[in-house]
Amino acid sequence: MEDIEKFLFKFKGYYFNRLPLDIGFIENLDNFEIRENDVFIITYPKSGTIWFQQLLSLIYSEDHRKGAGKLETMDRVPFLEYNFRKMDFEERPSPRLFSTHLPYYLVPSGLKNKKAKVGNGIIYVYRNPKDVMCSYFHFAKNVVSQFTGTFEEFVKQFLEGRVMGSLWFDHIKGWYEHRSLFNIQFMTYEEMKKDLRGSVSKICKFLGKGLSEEDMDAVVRQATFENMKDDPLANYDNIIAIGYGLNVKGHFLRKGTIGDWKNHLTVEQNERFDQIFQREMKDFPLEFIWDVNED
Ligand SMILES: Nc1ncnc2c1ncn2[C@@H]1O[C@H](COP(=O)(O)OS(=O)(=O)O)[C@@H](OP(=O)(O)O)[C@H]1O
Repeated sequence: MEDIEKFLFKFKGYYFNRLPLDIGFIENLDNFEIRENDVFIITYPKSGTIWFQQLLSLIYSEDHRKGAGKLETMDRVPFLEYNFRKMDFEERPSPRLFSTHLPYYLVPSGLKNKKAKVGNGIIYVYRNPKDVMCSYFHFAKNVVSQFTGTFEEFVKQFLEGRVMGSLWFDHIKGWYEHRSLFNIQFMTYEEMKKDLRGSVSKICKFLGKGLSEEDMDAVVRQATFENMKDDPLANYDNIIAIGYGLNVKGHFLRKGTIGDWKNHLTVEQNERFDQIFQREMKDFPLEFIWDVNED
């Protein structure tokens, strides 16, 4: 088995992916200067990051809504910690849009104690962790080729947190338990899937962005799975090739569904997962949607 850990870089107890990483920048993250109107999407990997990147960009950019300004997602809403384009973030005009997988304790300290104001904030997007794990397995194996083992081997690594992003349970609990330090809105992948338009309204309300019905239509239309998959500026195929320099077998936008875990986990794996989930998430108040038919 290819050891996924050889692709990881551990810093302050958290696993980064080593490949597109500027370690000097990571060591200085705490001091990264935050502006009043910066907007961040925060996710554990495979929870819908690219989807929210596309949505935020469409909400903020009229050019993007109109199909002009041919920029890739990574240029519109760059990752803070994986600066694929070597952008000078200080040169970016406000409002700056960022995405990140960082745990709560590694984000720049300027994000903390930021007063809630119209136009700034963090959206934390989470997804049921069984689907996260399955999406992650395909990504690690077929997209970035950093894993060659079996699904069972991946389940173990995921449940031990030996993957980029570290332990899923720690990530979501850390952010939730420290939410009072941030101006933060929690949203789920599944609510987006079930009601994309309603979710866009929720994002706009949180960020104080008013969109006309026509603009809303343009956002929703360009953020569907099918549209993003076919759009080379939105589907990440190019970014993966640049960032990882690999022959990509699979696609970043793979299935985009709720409940794909049912096609992957054996009864025993599912029971094991449930036991750990119940132990780790006891008393955790946010709800998860595991099945497409669930409300
Ligand atoms: N528009 C839209 N609709 C539904 N689902 C979508 C959409 N865009 C991305 N996706 C799905 O999100 C999964 C990738 O997650 P991330 O973007 O968080 O990955 S990463 O952390 O940035 O590597 C990955 O999930 P899976 O298909 O289950 O593998 C993508 O297909």
